Amino acid sequence: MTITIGLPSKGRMKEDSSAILARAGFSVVAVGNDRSYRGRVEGRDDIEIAFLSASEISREIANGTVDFGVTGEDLVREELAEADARVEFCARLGFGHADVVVAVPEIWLDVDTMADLGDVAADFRARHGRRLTIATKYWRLTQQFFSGNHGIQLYRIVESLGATEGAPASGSADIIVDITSTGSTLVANHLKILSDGVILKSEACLVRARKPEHEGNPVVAEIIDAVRGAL
Ligand SMILES: Nc1ncnc2c1ncn2[C@@H]1O[C@H](COP(=O)(O)OP(=O)(O)OP(=O)(O)O)[C@@H](O)[C@H]1O
Ligand SMILES: O=P(O)(O)OC[C@H]1O[C@H](OP(=O)(O)OP(=O)(O)O)[C@H](O)[C@@H]1O
Repeated sequence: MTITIGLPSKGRMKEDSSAILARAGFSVVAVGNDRSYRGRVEGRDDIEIAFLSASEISREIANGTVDFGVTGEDLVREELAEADARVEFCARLGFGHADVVVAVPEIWLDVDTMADLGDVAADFRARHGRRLTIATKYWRLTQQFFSGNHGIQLYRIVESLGATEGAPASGSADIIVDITSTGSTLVANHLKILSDGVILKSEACLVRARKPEHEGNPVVAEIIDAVRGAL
């Protein structure tokens, strides 16, 4: 059985992902030309590389078309319900750090916690004639956090595919759920993170799709051990 590893072919995780595999002793080379989406590991016929974007990798791990992938924990947990049952987070790789957070306008002086936000959401329709709206591309994480963890049910998610932090100022949503790393985009948009509003502290991970055929497969164990040993 050939083991397939999904590696970011572009974007912010590309260089670090290839570097960690190289340190683990797997030297990745493209098959064909530089623009090829397939690769291989020098000297290994039992490992294939699929070059994909970080978000595609989380999708392919979810549907089992790759065995392993290097991608952000946020993308995997957003893609998959019950992520821990379906995948194994084998190693946290120390790059691609980003926090998924709940942020509200700085001028909401009385709102500092999720409990405060729950009060706002409960009153929102009476005050404004509509539900509190949240701009995000993290639908699943937002619903789990608001409804599951905090019992907040009265809100509406509006999908945002870019410039999420601009939504409150433009009027397309009241608050946001998005990732932040330095925090400067939030500051520039006059938003503040709630004190208990960190949904997930994400970073790049080596992730394995849990498949029965991995049991006892020495190559699977070798990849996990080698990457852990390279950290
Ligand atoms: N400042 C940041 N902004 C966005 N993502 C970041 C940031 N820092 C780390 N990340 C992480 O990088 C990953 C997203 O990487 P990237 O944007 O390259 O992938 P992608 O979403 O697949 O790309 P694309 O949007 O081009 O398809 C996520 O796991 C995210 O948490
Ligand atoms: O906390 P900060 O360091 O300001 O980073 C956070 C911002 O960076 C990302 O956007 P980016 O402009 O990288 O584009 P993307 O959404 O297409 O990844 C992300 O969506 C946030 O908007």
